[in-house]
Amino acid sequence: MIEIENFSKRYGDRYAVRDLTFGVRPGRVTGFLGPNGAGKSTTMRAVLGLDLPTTGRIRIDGRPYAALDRPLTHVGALLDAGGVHPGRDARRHLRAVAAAGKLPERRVDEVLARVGLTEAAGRRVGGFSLGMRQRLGIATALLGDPGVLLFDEPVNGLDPEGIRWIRDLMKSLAAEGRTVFVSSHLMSEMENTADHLIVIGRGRLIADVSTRELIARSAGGFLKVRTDDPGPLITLLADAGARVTPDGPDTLHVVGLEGDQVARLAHRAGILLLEVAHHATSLEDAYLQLTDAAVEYRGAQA
Ligand SMILES: Nc1ncnc2c1ncn2[C@@H]1O[C@H](COP(=O)(O)OP(=O)(O)OP(=O)(O)O)[C@@H](O)[C@H]1O
Repeated sequence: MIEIENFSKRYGDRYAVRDLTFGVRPGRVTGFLGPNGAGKSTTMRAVLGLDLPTTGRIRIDGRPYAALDRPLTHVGALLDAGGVHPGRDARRHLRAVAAAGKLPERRVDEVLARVGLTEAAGRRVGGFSLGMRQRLGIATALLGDPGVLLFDEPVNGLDPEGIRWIRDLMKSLAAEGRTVFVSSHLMSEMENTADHLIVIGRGRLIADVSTRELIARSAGGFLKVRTDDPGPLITLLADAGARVTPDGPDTLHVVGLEGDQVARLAHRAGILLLEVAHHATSLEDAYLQLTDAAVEYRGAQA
């Protein structure tokens, strides 16, 4: 469990984060979303004790990071996969971290197996691909078998197979009852991975909501209807109460009618339909509506 209470961080005379309060619960993947510069990394660094709050409190398992006994057994993090000595092999790197954190050495082979690096354990990290470095970073985060895990943009630059692997790993870590907190710019990725979302903008909380609810709450689903004779169909559907927007020479976007209603109306009028497809709102649409509104609100305030 991570608890963030009235957290603010000021650099010079600018606030990077302002009065942020939310909790990250165990047993689910919580996505951390926000535009560039919103304050995600600042918040994650403060959770890990790498930066002190200007005001407010942050606790992991009920305590500030600095008060945790053997912190690696409480929280693990993947912030930047670059910080490993390139001349070391993966096993030596993990042994050094285990020794520094007073963790049992048997964990090294356990985490290597979990991230699929057993075969590569004796190879120099300098020759690792980005995907392998990312796996090593995750192995390091898992060394202390912590209940809380933080991932900052874990899929950046990975190929589809690597992205799927990380997604499945995060879900299985949450299913084991851990707290999994992951920041990302990729809405499609979060739609598939996160059960819950914390959205921030300009250092402030915009939403603390389940992924499903955020998508359901936002407007934006529509029917894509194609026909070789759009003129009469537009009139027909508008008369039936729909909002119709042309999109190209033979395509309409229709809101306010179901697909079967459109098909029946067209059939009765003798209009041929070439396609009727439902487009659900994506998390990306929902997110853009949310962050747009926040920016407008602040503009109006200013
Ligand atoms: N050490 C620092 N000194 C001064 N300003 C900083 C420092 N670290 C962050 N900031 C500022 O704080 C704000 C929040 O930055 P932060 O990196 O936390 O955002 P982010 O949401 O992680 O962004 P991104 O998605 O681009 O990584 C930005 O305006 C940034 O310029």
